[in-house]
Amino acid sequence: MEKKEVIVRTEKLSKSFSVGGKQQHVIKNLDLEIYKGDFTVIVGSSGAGKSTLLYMLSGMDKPSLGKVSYCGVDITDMNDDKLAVFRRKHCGFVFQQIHLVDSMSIMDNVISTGMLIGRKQKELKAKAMVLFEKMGIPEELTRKFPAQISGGEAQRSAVVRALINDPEIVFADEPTGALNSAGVRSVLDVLTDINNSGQSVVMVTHDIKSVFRGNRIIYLQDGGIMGECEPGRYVSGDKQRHEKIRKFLEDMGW
Ligand SMILES: Nc1ncnc2c1ncn2[C@@H]1O[C@H](COP(=O)(O)OP(=O)(O)OP(=O)(O)O)[C@@H](O)[C@H]1O
Repeated sequence: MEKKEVIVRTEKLSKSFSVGGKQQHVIKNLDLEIYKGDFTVIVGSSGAGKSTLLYMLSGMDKPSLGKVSYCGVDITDMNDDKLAVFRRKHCGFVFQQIHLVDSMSIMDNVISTGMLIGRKQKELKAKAMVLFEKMGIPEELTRKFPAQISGGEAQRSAVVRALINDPEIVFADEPTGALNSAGVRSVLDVLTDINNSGQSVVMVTHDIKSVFRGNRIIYLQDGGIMGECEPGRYVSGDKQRHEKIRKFLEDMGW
Protein backbone atom coordinates (compact mmCIF):
# COMPACT_ATOMS: atom_id res chain seq x y z
CA MET A 1 0.00 0.00 0.00
CA GLU A 2 1.29 3.48 -0.85
CA LYS A 3 2.52 5.43 2.15
CA LYS A 4 0.42 8.48 2.89
CA GLU A 5 2.00 11.88 3.37
CA VAL A 6 1.29 13.55 6.71
CA ILE A 7 -0.07 17.07 6.40
CA VAL A 8 -0.84 17.83 10.07
CA ARG A 9 0.69 16.04 13.03
CA THR A 10 0.02 16.44 16.73
CA GLU A 11 2.36 15.21 19.42
CA LYS A 12 1.15 14.77 22.97
CA LEU A 13 -1.42 17.46 22.35
CA SER A 14 -3.34 18.67 25.39
CA LYS A 15 -5.79 21.46 26.00
CA SER A 16 -7.22 22.48 29.35
CA PHE A 17 -9.55 25.26 30.32
CA SER A 18 -9.81 26.84 33.69
CA VAL A 19 -13.43 27.26 34.69
CA GLY A 20 -14.17 28.80 38.09
CA GLY A 21 -10.65 27.96 39.26
CA LYS A 22 -11.06 24.31 38.23
CA GLN A 23 -9.09 22.77 35.36
CA GLN A 24 -11.02 20.94 32.70
CA HIS A 25 -8.80 18.70 30.56
CA VAL A 26 -10.51 18.66 27.19
CA ILE A 27 -7.81 17.16 24.89
CA LYS A 28 -5.53 14.65 26.54
CA ASN A 29 -2.07 13.76 25.27
CA LEU A 30 -3.27 13.23 21.72
CA ASP A 31 -0.98 11.89 18.97
CA LEU A 32 -2.69 12.21 15.61
CA GLU A 33 -1.64 12.30 11.97
CA ILE A 34 -3.85 13.83 9.31
CA TYR A 35 -2.93 12.68 5.80
CA LYS A 36 -2.65 14.73 2.67
CA GLY A 37 -5.51 14.18 0.26
CA ASP A 38 -7.77 12.61 2.87
CA PHE A 39 -11.29 13.68 3.71
CA THR A 40 -11.00 13.26 7.46
CA VAL A 41 -14.18 13.41 9.50
CA ILE A 42 -14.10 13.87 13.26
CA VAL A 43 -17.18 12.68 15.14
CA GLY A 44 -18.01 11.99 18.76
CA SER A 45 -20.43 12.82 21.50
CA SER A 46 -21.22 16.40 22.46
CA GLY A 47 -18.43 17.89 24.56
CA ALA A 48 -15.88 15.26 23.47
CA GLY A 49 -13.48 18.03 22.38
CA LYS A 50 -13.98 17.93 18.58
CA SER A 51 -14.11 21.69 17.97
CA THR A 52 -11.29 22.27 20.45
CA LEU A 53 -9.15 19.77 18.52
CA LEU A 54 -10.02 21.34 15.16
CA TYR A 55 -9.07 24.78 16.47
CA MET A 56 -5.63 23.52 17.44
CA LEU A 57 -5.10 21.51 14.24
CA SER A 58 -5.80 24.64 12.25
CA GLY A 59 -3.65 26.95 14.37
CA MET A 60 -6.69 28.97 15.47
CA ASP A 61 -5.93 28.17 19.08
CA LYS A 62 -2.80 27.19 20.98
CA PRO A 63 -2.39 23.92 22.89
CA SER A 64 -1.81 23.92 26.64
CA LEU A 65 0.88 21.28 26.08
CA GLY A 66 2.27 19.40 23.10
CA LYS A 67 2.84 20.30 19.49
CA VAL A 68 1.12 20.77 16.15
CA SER A 69 3.13 20.66 12.95
CA TYR A 70 2.11 21.31 9.39
CA CYS A 71 4.10 19.51 6.65
CA GLY A 72 6.90 19.15 9.18
CA VAL A 73 6.85 22.83 10.25
CA ASP A 74 6.05 23.34 13.92
CA ILE A 75 3.28 25.95 14.14
CA THR A 76 2.84 25.71 17.91
CA ASP A 77 5.12 28.60 18.77
CA MET A 78 4.71 30.72 15.65
CA ASN A 79 3.87 34.30 16.52
CA ASP A 80 0.42 35.57 15.57
CA ASP A 81 1.54 37.53 12.49
CA LYS A 82 3.48 34.62 11.03
CA LEU A 83 0.64 32.25 11.79
CA ALA A 84 -1.88 34.55 10.10
CA VAL A 85 0.23 34.63 6.92
CA PHE A 86 0.71 30.87 7.10
CA ARG A 87 -3.03 30.24 7.49
CA ARG A 88 -3.93 32.59 4.66
CA LYS A 89 -1.52 30.78 2.37
CA HIS A 90 -2.36 27.17 3.17
CA CYS A 91 -5.74 26.86 4.91
CA GLY A 92 -9.41 27.48 4.37
CA PHE A 93 -11.81 27.76 7.31
CA VAL A 94 -15.50 27.17 7.62
CA PHE A 95 -16.09 28.00 11.27
CA GLN A 96 -19.21 29.50 12.77
CA GLN A 97 -17.07 31.97 14.68
CA ILE A 98 -15.49 33.43 11.56
CA HIS A 99 -18.27 35.71 10.50
CA LEU A 100 -18.66 37.49 7.21
CA VAL A 101 -17.67 41.15 7.50
CA ASP A 102 -20.92 43.17 7.85
CA SER A 103 -19.69 46.25 6.01
CA MET A 104 -18.82 44.36 2.80
CA SER A 105 -21.02 42.76 0.16
CA ILE A 106 -20.98 38.98 -0.02
CA MET A 107 -18.83 39.14 -3.17
CA ASP A 108 -16.37 41.54 -1.51
CA ASN A 109 -16.17 39.27 1.53
CA VAL A 110 -15.06 36.48 -0.75
CA ILE A 111 -12.70 38.32 -3.07
CA SER A 112 -10.99 40.34 -0.32
CA THR A 113 -9.72 37.01 1.05
CA GLY A 114 -7.94 36.47 -2.28
CA MET A 115 -6.73 40.06 -2.61
CA LEU A 116 -4.99 39.73 0.76
CA ILE A 117 -2.60 37.29 -0.86
CA GLY A 118 -2.13 39.48 -3.92
CA ARG A 119 -4.48 37.86 -6.41
CA LYS A 120 -6.19 39.84 -9.14
CA GLN A 121 -9.79 40.98 -8.62
CA LYS A 122 -10.98 39.86 -12.05
CA GLU A 123 -9.65 36.33 -11.66
CA LEU A 124 -11.09 36.12 -8.13
CA LYS A 125 -14.54 37.24 -9.28
CA ALA A 126 -14.60 34.62 -12.02
CA LYS A 127 -13.60 31.87 -9.58
CA ALA A 128 -16.10 33.14 -6.97
CA MET A 129 -18.94 33.02 -9.52
CA VAL A 130 -18.18 29.37 -10.29
CA LEU A 131 -18.22 28.51 -6.58
CA PHE A 132 -21.36 30.58 -5.88
CA GLU A 133 -23.15 28.76 -8.67
CA LYS A 134 -22.14 25.36 -7.27
CA MET A 135 -23.49 26.54 -3.91
CA GLY A 136 -26.81 27.58 -5.45
CA ILE A 137 -26.23 31.26 -4.71
CA PRO A 138 -27.51 33.56 -7.48
CA GLU A 139 -25.44 36.53 -8.66
CA GLU A 140 -27.85 39.17 -7.29
CA LEU A 141 -27.41 37.72 -3.80
CA THR A 142 -23.64 38.24 -3.97
CA ARG A 143 -24.27 42.00 -4.13
CA LYS A 144 -26.16 41.93 -0.82
CA PHE A 145 -24.65 42.48 2.63
CA PRO A 146 -24.50 39.80 5.36
CA ALA A 147 -27.44 41.33 7.28
CA GLN A 148 -29.63 40.98 4.17
CA ILE A 149 -29.22 37.22 3.66
CA SER A 150 -30.40 34.12 5.53
CA GLY A 151 -28.28 32.02 7.91
CA GLY A 152 -28.07 29.24 5.32
CA GLU A 153 -27.01 31.66 2.57
CA ALA A 154 -24.37 33.11 4.90
CA GLN A 155 -23.07 29.62 5.65
CA ARG A 156 -22.80 28.74 1.95
CA SER A 157 -21.10 32.08 1.26
CA ALA A 158 -18.61 31.32 4.02
CA VAL A 159 -17.80 28.06 2.25
CA VAL A 160 -17.12 29.97 -0.98
CA ARG A 161 -14.85 32.34 0.94
CA ALA A 162 -12.99 29.40 2.49
CA LEU A 163 -12.32 27.88 -0.94
CA ILE A 164 -11.49 30.97 -2.98
CA ASN A 165 -7.72 30.60 -2.57
CA ASP A 166 -7.64 26.86 -3.37
CA PRO A 167 -6.30 26.02 0.11
CA GLU A 168 -4.21 22.88 0.54
CA ILE A 169 -6.38 22.01 3.52
CA VAL A 170 -9.88 23.02 4.54
CA PHE A 171 -10.97 22.90 8.18
CA ALA A 172 -14.72 22.83 8.63
CA ASP A 173 -16.69 22.84 11.87
CA GLU A 174 -20.27 21.73 11.25
CA PRO A 175 -20.35 23.33 7.79
CA THR A 176 -23.88 22.07 7.16
CA GLY A 177 -25.36 23.12 10.50
CA ALA A 178 -27.77 25.85 9.30
CA LEU A 179 -28.73 24.31 5.97
CA ASN A 180 -31.75 22.61 4.44
CA SER A 181 -31.16 19.33 2.61
CA ALA A 182 -30.38 20.96 -0.78
CA GLY A 183 -27.87 23.24 0.95
CA VAL A 184 -26.29 20.31 2.79
CA ARG A 185 -25.87 18.52 -0.50
CA SER A 186 -24.26 21.46 -2.29
CA VAL A 187 -21.75 22.06 0.52
CA LEU A 188 -20.86 18.37 0.75
CA ASP A 189 -20.62 18.01 -3.03
CA VAL A 190 -18.23 20.96 -3.26
CA LEU A 191 -16.08 19.63 -0.41
CA THR A 192 -16.04 16.19 -2.06
CA ASP A 193 -15.09 17.77 -5.42
CA ILE A 194 -12.15 19.71 -4.03
CA ASN A 195 -11.04 16.63 -2.13
CA ASN A 196 -11.19 14.54 -5.30
CA SER A 197 -8.94 17.11 -6.93
CA GLY A 198 -6.34 16.68 -4.18
CA GLN A 199 -7.20 19.20 -1.47
CA SER A 200 -7.36 17.82 2.07
CA VAL A 201 -10.48 18.28 4.19
CA VAL A 202 -10.85 17.96 7.96
CA MET A 203 -14.44 18.25 9.11
CA VAL A 204 -16.16 18.04 12.48
CA THR A 205 -19.79 17.03 12.21
CA HIS A 206 -22.87 15.54 13.87
CA ASP A 207 -24.56 14.83 10.58
CA ILE A 208 -24.55 11.28 9.18
CA LYS A 209 -24.70 12.48 5.55
CA SER A 210 -21.54 14.48 6.21
CA VAL A 211 -19.83 11.51 7.88
CA PHE A 212 -20.44 9.42 4.74
CA ARG A 213 -18.21 11.80 2.75
CA GLY A 214 -15.07 10.93 4.71
CA ASN A 215 -12.53 8.31 3.69
CA ARG A 216 -11.25 8.37 7.27
CA ILE A 217 -13.56 8.72 10.24
CA ILE A 218 -12.13 9.42 13.66
CA TYR A 219 -14.24 8.96 16.76
CA LEU A 220 -13.27 11.27 19.60
CA GLN A 221 -14.32 10.46 23.13
CA ASP A 222 -13.36 12.34 26.27
CA GLY A 223 -10.43 14.12 24.59
CA GLY A 224 -8.87 11.02 23.02
CA ILE A 225 -9.33 8.83 19.97
CA MET A 226 -11.63 5.92 20.74
CA GLY A 227 -11.61 4.41 17.27
CA GLU A 228 -11.33 5.05 13.57
CA CYS A 229 -12.65 3.66 10.35
CA GLU A 230 -11.39 3.83 6.76
CA PRO A 231 -14.33 2.99 4.54
CA GLY A 232 -12.70 4.05 1.26
CA ARG A 233 -13.66 7.09 -0.80
CA TYR A 234 -17.24 8.31 -0.97
CA VAL A 235 -19.37 6.79 -3.67
CA SER A 236 -22.97 7.95 -3.88
CA GLY A 237 -25.40 5.14 -3.07
CA ASP A 238 -22.75 2.58 -2.04
CA LYS A 239 -24.85 0.70 0.50
CA GLN A 240 -22.05 -1.60 1.68
CA ARG A 241 -19.80 1.33 2.44
CA HIS A 242 -22.60 3.19 4.24
CA GLU A 243 -23.33 0.06 6.26
CA LYS A 244 -19.68 -0.21 7.28
CA ILE A 245 -19.77 3.37 8.55
CA ARG A 246 -23.07 2.88 10.35
CA LYS A 247 -21.71 -0.25 12.05
CA PHE A 248 -18.54 1.61 13.13
CA LEU A 249 -20.57 4.46 14.60
CA GLU A 250 -22.88 2.02 16.34
CA ASP A 251 -19.87 0.21 17.85
CA MET A 252 -18.59 3.56 19.10
CA GLY A 253 -21.96 4.19 20.77
CA TRP A 254 -22.82 7.19 18.55
N1 LIG B 1 -13.01 28.56 25.72
C1 LIG B 1 -13.45 27.63 26.55
N2 LIG B 1 -13.46 27.85 27.89
C2 LIG B 1 -13.86 26.89 28.74
N3 LIG B 1 -14.31 25.66 28.36
C3 LIG B 1 -14.34 25.40 27.07
C4 LIG B 1 -13.91 26.35 26.09
N4 LIG B 1 -14.03 25.78 24.86
C5 LIG B 1 -14.53 24.54 25.07
N5 LIG B 1 -14.70 24.30 26.38
C6 LIG B 1 -15.20 23.06 26.98
O1 LIG B 1 -14.50 21.97 26.41
C7 LIG B 1 -15.37 20.87 26.20
C8 LIG B 1 -15.27 20.40 24.77
O2 LIG B 1 -15.81 21.41 23.93
P1 LIG B 1 -15.86 21.26 22.34
O3 LIG B 1 -16.62 22.44 21.82
O4 LIG B 1 -14.50 21.02 21.84
O5 LIG B 1 -16.71 19.93 22.21
P2 LIG B 1 -17.38 19.27 20.94
O6 LIG B 1 -17.00 17.84 20.94
O7 LIG B 1 -17.05 20.05 19.72
O8 LIG B 1 -18.89 19.41 21.32
P3 LIG B 1 -20.22 19.68 20.42
O9 LIG B 1 -20.37 18.44 19.59
O10 LIG B 1 -21.29 19.81 21.44
O11 LIG B 1 -19.99 20.91 19.62
C9 LIG B 1 -16.75 21.31 26.63
O12 LIG B 1 -17.02 20.82 27.91
C10 LIG B 1 -16.66 22.81 26.62
O13 LIG B 1 -17.51 23.37 27.56
